[in-house]
Amino acid sequence: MTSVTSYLIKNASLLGGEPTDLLLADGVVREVARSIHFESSGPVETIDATGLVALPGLVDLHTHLREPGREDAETVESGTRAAAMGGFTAVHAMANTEPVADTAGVVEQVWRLGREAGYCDVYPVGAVTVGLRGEQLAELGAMADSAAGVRVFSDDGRCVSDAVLMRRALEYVKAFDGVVAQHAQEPRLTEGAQMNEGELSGRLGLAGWPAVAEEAIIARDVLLAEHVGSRLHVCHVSTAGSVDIVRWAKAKGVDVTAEVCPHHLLLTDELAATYDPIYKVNPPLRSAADVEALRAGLADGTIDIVATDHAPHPLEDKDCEWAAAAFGMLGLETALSIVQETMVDPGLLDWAGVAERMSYAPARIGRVTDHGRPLEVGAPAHVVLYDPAVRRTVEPAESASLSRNTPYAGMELPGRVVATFLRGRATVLDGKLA
Ligand SMILES: NC(=O)N[C@@H](CC(=O)O)C(=O)O
Ligand SMILES: [Zn+2]
Ligand SMILES: [Zn+2]
Repeated sequence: MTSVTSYLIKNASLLGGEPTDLLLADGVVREVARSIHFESSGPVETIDATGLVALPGLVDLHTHLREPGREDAETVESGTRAAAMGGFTAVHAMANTEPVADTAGVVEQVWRLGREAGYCDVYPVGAVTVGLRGEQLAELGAMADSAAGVRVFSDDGRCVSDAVLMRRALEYVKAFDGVVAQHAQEPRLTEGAQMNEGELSGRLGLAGWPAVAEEAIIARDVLLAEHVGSRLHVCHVSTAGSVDIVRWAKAKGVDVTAEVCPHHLLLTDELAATYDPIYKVNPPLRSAADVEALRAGLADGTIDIVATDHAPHPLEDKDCEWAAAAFGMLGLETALSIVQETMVDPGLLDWAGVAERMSYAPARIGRVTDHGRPLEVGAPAHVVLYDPAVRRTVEPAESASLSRNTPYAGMELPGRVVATFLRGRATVLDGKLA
């Protein structure tokens, strides 16, 4: 889907650096220079990017697109529109759909829907176990060999809690350089759990979700990954103890990577006191000390990436009492703003660090070679132009998602995605879907 229009981007701050011109033509970055004078036979659109930061197209390793099965919450098309609005050019679509993405047929269907929609490249995640039931391994090899070329496998939404199955999955994916992305949640320790376990859960009368339920699985899995010499990825790390375990494992040489979600970098369990299920998420919002440890872990590289865990839910699944509500919150359209607010503005990360954690590293972990590349001549023209100087109030009705369950409604956040380019074609221009 190469565009006929070429884009000459003038005076962008490349990864937050000096003003630079970028020429996007024929789907690639054609030229990068202080000043480009371009004579073209075809149409060229010049974009004044003064004051805008240019980043490589963002890559999300953890998105729920809900298709097939829950098209009332999100479709591949609506979810990838939201992704483009957030500056993403590639997303990994989680397997907890209906039917579950546990066969070559389903992953190929999701992959094809992504191509047809054309807003963002969709890389389906394959389920680890049949039906996410945690009983027998799914056809991992067939999904890897399919047109979708699956490399990331996850039962996300559920934990692969059986140690023998987890070991087998880790061993199996080595054959095709895959990775198991674990949703770390010890099921017996979290039966009926509703929010972070602590003094507040007791006071609110909501069943507690102890940090150890996450940490025990991560500790077990890094040891399993070391034992079988395989690659492990840890989804949505939410506690200070989890950061410590990942840091320890990396120091030991274990091939482990980890992600943190924007909401865990900003929000705390105090919000549960509202009893508003908009704040109900898996894993739960944690304490301010956990938030601080997550930010530090992301800054020092212990946590490799930011992943959104964009989890759309229709109103009826959220507009009810806390205990009955679904777990999950939207994330694609606000991720970069939250990262600016929590990491860049406080000086914990510069824009090059953001490119590493939201583009290069997630592409590497997912073994995606067509995304997450530096904006150099010849690279695919996946680019975001972002204005860090503006502030905006989050208005759920403006979301490109079919769902409205954003925890940031009415909040003022920094920054705005001005333009997104996928293979040199604008998916977003002037802050609107192109
Ligand atoms: N994060 C959530 O709270 N919900 C996710 C599942 C998951 O990521 O575990 C969902 O599918 O809704
Ligand atoms: Zn999960
Ligand atoms: Zn998820």
